[in-house]
Amino acid sequence: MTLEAIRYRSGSLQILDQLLLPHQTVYTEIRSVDDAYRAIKAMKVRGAPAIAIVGCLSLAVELRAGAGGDDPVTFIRESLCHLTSARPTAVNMGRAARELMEHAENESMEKNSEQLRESVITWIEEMLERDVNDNKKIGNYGAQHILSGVPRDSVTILTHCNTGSLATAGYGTALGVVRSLHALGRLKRLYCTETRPYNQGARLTAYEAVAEGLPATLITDSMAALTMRERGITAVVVGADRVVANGDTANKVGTYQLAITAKHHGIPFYVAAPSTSCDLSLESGRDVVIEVRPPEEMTSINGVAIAAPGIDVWNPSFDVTPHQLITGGIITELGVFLPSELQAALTGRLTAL
Ligand SMILES: CSC[C@H]1O[C@H](OP(=O)(O)O)[C@H](O)[C@@H]1O
Repeated sequence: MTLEAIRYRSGSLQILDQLLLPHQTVYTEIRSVDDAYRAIKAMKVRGAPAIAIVGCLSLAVELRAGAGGDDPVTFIRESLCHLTSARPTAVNMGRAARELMEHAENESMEKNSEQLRESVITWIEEMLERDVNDNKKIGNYGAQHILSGVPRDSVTILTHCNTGSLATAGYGTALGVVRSLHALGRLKRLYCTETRPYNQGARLTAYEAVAEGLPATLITDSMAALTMRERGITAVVVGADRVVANGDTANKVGTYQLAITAKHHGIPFYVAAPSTSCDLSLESGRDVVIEVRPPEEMTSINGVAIAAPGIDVWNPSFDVTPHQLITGGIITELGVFLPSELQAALTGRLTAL
């Protein structure tokens, strides 16, 4: 069974409200671009690929209802600009916006408004299928690469945050690699961190693991070093929100310390991400804008205060792992690359940002 985070049929879009999981399964209707903006900002939908897909599908819903009238290109431009501003670190929405705008502008040369709307809707609808296909390739490449280091054994993987069906159109990236290992009968165990401060690991990865029957154990973020030392971790596999030209990777805060710890223990550290999460326009991770989230996300859980009132809070949502620590490789739908190979492997295959 695969969890369905995004329900779409022409003209109608619903998202599984990830803030209510795992205790409530509620699908929320997204009727407009602004609905999607607010859902993305509030993290009802999260995960770099899912953010881009929901953002663009919300535009498709409005276009299906005739939005933009005689000037759909202006409507599309303004909508994409709004959506891209919701969360700054993940690159997928920005990349989709750039590519979609280019498509819309080209189509506007020879099509009337109605035909243009139809063509843009088709482009957007294809994103869903593309993402699932890419994720399956990531899963397969990643599993084969990890298993090549341990020809006969089953493997134990440590992952961070949530990168599964809920964070993508389906299958997942890092969790997709785990899914593929499980399908091959080679997954001994998955360790997932609870992922402070927003607990996507405890709420979402654990939920997916239970739903899919993966052998999985939840740990707190602060147990990672001990787990690496005591539990025979074969590899650490995490997702990404933006991988830049030198391989530096922005991902959920806590990833950097996992990479340092993995290096100390001689455990290969992998990043799994579609090429749509790669940004060759930035040379190093120093240039990535890191989103800082509201203090309440750290000082309370489900509205219940857990910190001393009045304490100062710093709540960056992501950190950057330097490429030197990504020792296993970067797993994409095009293959597995060392950080030093990424730029050459993707040049010519990605549109400029
Ligand atoms: C396959 S999704 C990548 C990514 O999304 C997460 O961020 P967020 O939950 O804040 O949207 C996290 O960094 C994951 O690795």
